[in-house]
Amino acid sequence: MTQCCINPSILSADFVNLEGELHRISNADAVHVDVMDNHFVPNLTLGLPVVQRIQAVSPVPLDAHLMIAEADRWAPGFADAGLASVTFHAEASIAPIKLARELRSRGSKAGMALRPATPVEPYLDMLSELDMLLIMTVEPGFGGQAFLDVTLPKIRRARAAIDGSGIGVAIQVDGGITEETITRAAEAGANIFVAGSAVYGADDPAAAIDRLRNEGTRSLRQASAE
Ligand SMILES: O=C(CO)[C@H](O)[C@H](O)COP(=O)(O)O
Repeated sequence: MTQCCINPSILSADFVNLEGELHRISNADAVHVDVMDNHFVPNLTLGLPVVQRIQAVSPVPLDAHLMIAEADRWAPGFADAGLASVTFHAEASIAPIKLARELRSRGSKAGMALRPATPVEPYLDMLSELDMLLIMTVEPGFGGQAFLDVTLPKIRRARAAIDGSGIGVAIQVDGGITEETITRAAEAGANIFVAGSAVYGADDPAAAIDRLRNEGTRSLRQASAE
């Protein structure tokens, strides 16, 4: 059975007190840092200097999700900063294989993200170049949106291709993950779950992470037994 990871998104955290917010999720597997440039998505968050400060004080590794244009130009700098994993969008990259290799050669895990409407099939041949495939389960740009069930068949097709080829690529889902939707995403084949509102909207974020992990693990166990 693949391991269930819960990566809270700091998009829903209190940006004025980020260090304190990071310590409220110290039982997470990684912290998901949403970098938005107001070009690739209609929202603006933070850039590399702030990400570096987050990395310096975070009790858990960083999982950067770059929702930025010109990924080939900007993503390598995030790997140079020593982040555990750097995910770029396929739609924002001219040469995704080259970029994934570059991220890995600079010491980061390489992730590639797909918008809800982007098919996975054109990228199946390059999955071995990745450590993680991020399938967006909402339109990227904002937290607090509802999970798009229409993305479930894509998750299933990606999982079938990965299992069929024997490569060890994780499938991350991001957007609308709750204790209810995590079950459907895990049964479809995802194993890394990004949750913003469900974690930071809870009175006790650490307890919310534990509940999501229990639910995700239970669903993954059930899926592998079927
Ligand atoms: O990438 C994102 C938006 O583009 C966020 O990570 C995502 O939406 C998480 O927030 P929530 O769990 O509230 O949906």
